[in-house]
Amino acid sequence: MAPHTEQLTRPAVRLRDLKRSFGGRTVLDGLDLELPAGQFTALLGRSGSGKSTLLRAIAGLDHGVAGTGHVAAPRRVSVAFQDSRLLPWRRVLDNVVLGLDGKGAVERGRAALAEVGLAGRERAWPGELSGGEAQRAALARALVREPELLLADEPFGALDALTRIRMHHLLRELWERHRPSVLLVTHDVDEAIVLADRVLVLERGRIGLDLAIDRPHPRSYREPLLGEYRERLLAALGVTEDDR
Ligand SMILES: Nc1ncnc2c1ncn2[C@@H]1O[C@H](COP(=O)(O)OP(=O)(O)OP(=O)(O)O)[C@@H](O)[C@H]1O
Repeated sequence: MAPHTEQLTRPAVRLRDLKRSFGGRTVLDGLDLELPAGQFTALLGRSGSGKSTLLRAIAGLDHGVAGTGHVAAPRRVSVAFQDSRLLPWRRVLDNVVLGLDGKGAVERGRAALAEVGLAGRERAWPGELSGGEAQRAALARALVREPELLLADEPFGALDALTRIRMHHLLRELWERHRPSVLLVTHDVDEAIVLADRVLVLERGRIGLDLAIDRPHPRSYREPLLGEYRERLLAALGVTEDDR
């Protein structure tokens, strides 16, 4: 059975018995998952555990190869990656509105750029942006499509620590304003705990741990109560005291 993407009008993800192998190596092994509408979820997992594979399956980018299972995802999905994937030969605003139809697209693009703090940079070339600014532009490009679901694959992975913290605030703020479902893939346990209301750990092709982070926002890295979540997640990732 080929993976089946069902177009829903309501923003929720439902995965049933998702399986994906590459050359005989099973990466997703009968994975079940539901993401309620408007929830901010982070996905952790060891390197090679299949996080990006899962994201691609949800995004509907994984049609080409054999697999089984069932994917139900919303109609409007935006994806953000570690690199901004801006087209270098188009100005920032053109990148943001690329492929958008209709009157008002440019105005919406400008508004999205203002929302991410890039007002005035509309006519800049991507090569003139810093890494953080490029990721802001990528967020604007994702937002302007009014996604019901935002899939983000380590969007801050290449940024320095300070810029990353600023981007955390921005992403959470944007989420609070627009309330898409978010699935954020990250290697960073602290990033997951500070940003998300639910953290999943992918393990042996399935969701090995599903942890609700029941703490108010904004959260700080230094909040002692987050330590308990950190310990549980690090244990699920197989990180021992000796590794730290
Ligand atoms: N197109 C592909 N062809 C062959 N193997 C693939 C392909 N895509 C992914 N894989 C393999 O599937 C496994 C999971 O890869 P994936 O990129 O999903 O892991 P990940 O958890 O996102 O890893 P990382 O945290 O290192 O980015 C890896 O062993 C990878 O080599």
